[in-house]
Amino acid sequence: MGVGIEVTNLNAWYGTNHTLQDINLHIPANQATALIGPSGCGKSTFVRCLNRMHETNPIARVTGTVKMGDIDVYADSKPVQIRRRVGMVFQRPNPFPTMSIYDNVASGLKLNGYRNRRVLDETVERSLKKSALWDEVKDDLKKKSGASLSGGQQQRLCIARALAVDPEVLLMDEPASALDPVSTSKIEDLIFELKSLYTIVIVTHNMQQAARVAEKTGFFLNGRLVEFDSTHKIFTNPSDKRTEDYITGRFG
Ligand SMILES: Nc1ncnc2c1ncn2[C@@H]1O[C@H](COP(=O)(O)OP(=O)(O)OP(=O)(O)O)[C@@H](O)[C@H]1O
Repeated sequence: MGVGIEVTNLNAWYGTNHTLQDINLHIPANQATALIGPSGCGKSTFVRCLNRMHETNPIARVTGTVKMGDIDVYADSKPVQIRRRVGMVFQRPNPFPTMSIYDNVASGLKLNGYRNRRVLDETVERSLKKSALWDEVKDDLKKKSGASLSGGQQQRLCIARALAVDPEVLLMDEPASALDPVSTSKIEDLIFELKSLYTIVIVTHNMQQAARVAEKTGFFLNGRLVEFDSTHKIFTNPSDKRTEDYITGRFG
């Protein structure tokens, strides 16, 4: 099951660039939350702060609190423990190119020491079913490499790989922006299915996509969260003039 995420006074820097400023929001469990805003406003940095990836950059710094369920992400746990609870999917599908489809999905479990063949088989099948890829690859699991799949299939493979370690949160940073419309619609259908099981945060430039998949939407501008509300409110009756200007295409 998913968990809620409580972000309090989050600030982030790259060197002297104060990239995120005083971000406060509550991301509800088992819903999809979309983050929108013009290029460079800090959306990717924000999601990278949720799973402690931001700090992997030597010039990066973070202050503030992120609570994921009962866990204080920065105080209570190591980055590697957090990344097990939080799956991440990036803009460009990044399967391990030389590994088979099966090994791509099983990689996280194997890294965590799982060796039992039956457990691995079951997890690979379950994860590929959840990511709506099973029917397309079930006969080639060990014969084909991850890199031999189409872009849309590779992205669903990456989603299966993220789900295999049983996370509570799924972060998706523009997961469909490199895909064709048919693959994009499959990813959107998938987000719809998956949110009953996971808390999903999706960065997107595509406002129709945000409106289609997300219950809540946050609008970022210049490192600040300008507005956070139900997606319906953001797109029909935003409280802030800057949100209205952005969603009506007057800037950005
Ligand atoms: N690795 C990095 N090193 C230094 N500065 C960075 C780095 N990554 C991002 N930044 C800076 O941080 C700010 C926010 O970038 P970020 O990628 O979070 O924005 P974004 O809203 O996700 O943009 P986009 O929609 O174009 O992906 C920008 O000013 C960017 O130049």
